[in-house]
Amino acid sequence: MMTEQNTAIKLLVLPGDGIGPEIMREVRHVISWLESRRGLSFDITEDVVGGASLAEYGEPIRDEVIEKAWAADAVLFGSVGDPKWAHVGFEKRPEVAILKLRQELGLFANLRPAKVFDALVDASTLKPDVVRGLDIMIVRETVGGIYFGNPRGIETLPDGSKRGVNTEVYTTSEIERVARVAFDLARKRSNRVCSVEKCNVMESGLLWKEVVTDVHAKEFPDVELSHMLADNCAMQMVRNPRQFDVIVTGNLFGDLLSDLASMLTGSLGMLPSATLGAVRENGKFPALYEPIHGSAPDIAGQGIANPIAQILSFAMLLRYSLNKQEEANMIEQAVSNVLESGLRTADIMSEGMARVGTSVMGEAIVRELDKLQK
Ligand SMILES: NC(=O)C1=CN([C@@H]2O[C@H](COP(=O)(O)OP(=O)(O)OC[C@H]3O[C@@H](n4cnc5c(N)ncnc54)[C@H](O)[C@@H]3O)[C@@H](O)[C@H]2O)C=CC1
Ligand SMILES: CC(C)CC(=O)C(=O)O
Ligand SMILES: [Mg+2]
Repeated sequence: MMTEQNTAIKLLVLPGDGIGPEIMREVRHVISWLESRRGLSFDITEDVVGGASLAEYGEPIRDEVIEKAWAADAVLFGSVGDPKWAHVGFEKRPEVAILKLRQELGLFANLRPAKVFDALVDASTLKPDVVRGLDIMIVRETVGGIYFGNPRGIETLPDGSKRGVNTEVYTTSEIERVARVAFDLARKRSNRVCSVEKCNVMESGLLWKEVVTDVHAKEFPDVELSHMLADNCAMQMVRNPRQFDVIVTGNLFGDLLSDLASMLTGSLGMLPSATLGAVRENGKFPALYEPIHGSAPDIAGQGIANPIAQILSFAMLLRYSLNKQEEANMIEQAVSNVLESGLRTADIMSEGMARVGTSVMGEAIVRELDKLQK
């Protein structure tokens, strides 16, 4: 999607609950900086989702917000999952907000780059030599699989005990479209895709492997394709993560493997994501950008959350939805420079570094943008 230089970019900003509003505040400073120093113009609508929406409207997301998401050039999402709302019932929990946005907008491809900043090789749970320069792209399918399959629910059995049911379902077309995204991305990177499933025990995994193999043979024979069982992949990612370039996998495995991959980069608070839908006739596509982490209720309200995943998610928005490559590069460079300068939020803290809170980290990144602009 290309946006004309002089047209205001329509953004829907949904901070959510927990640490969402705290880290989103720092992105708003970055946006203000882009407006004042780079001449970009944003038309921003902010609305409530998750716990914040439950507090105001009694539901995790309103239809009106979905409509606003369709009307926007892109959506910037924080996080949802305030445990305060555990009593409202499964169908109304805060997480429904993000699940519904993904499903209603058809956001099927969630791109989760796990890139290790040089300054953070010591923050990784693996040895510096194993993670230095690491750059993996996990492509997670996000509107199918076990999070959405039917039948689902909890039923009471005749003896009074209960049965909880979820079903993993994937269709040929659902697998084909996400596979194409992964192969396309691989061509722009190191040209390797590893498809991850559990075809040894799941029919949905067997179909996944067959369809990916088919798409590869017919449309992307130039890309190197390998297959791996998900349990082995989790182990290989810790043993030798550099063997991977692009990983394509289903909803559940992608969720787990990307949280795992985040620790290779130093923290869950470092990983951004882009969730993209199908390109429409006008060339536009729906897109939502969010950190991969949740609302971190254990640290919410303390001003100590790492805002970098949220800021890097905004850089992905500039890159993918607006084609503002220069500004996206500047933001990534500013983050890198600030980390090189020794500033660390608590989650990436290591010996000899300066520990700072959310807002000081955000301010430092904006100051660094200023220096890069000069
Ligand atoms: N897209 C979303 O909105 C997501 C929502 N959730 C929801 O969030 C809630 C909390 O889930 P958890 O399992 O605790 O996962 P979480 O991702 O919120 O937190 C896991 C751990 O990582 C830390 N952490 C996460 N983000 C951080 C950041 N930016 N800076 C520093 N530390 C950070 C937290 O403090 C916590 O110790 C749940 O209700 C869950 O369903 C979980 C993942 C994604
Ligand atoms: C509500 C969950 C599916 C969110 C999550 O864990 C994720 O998308 O990573
Ligand atoms: Mg997750």
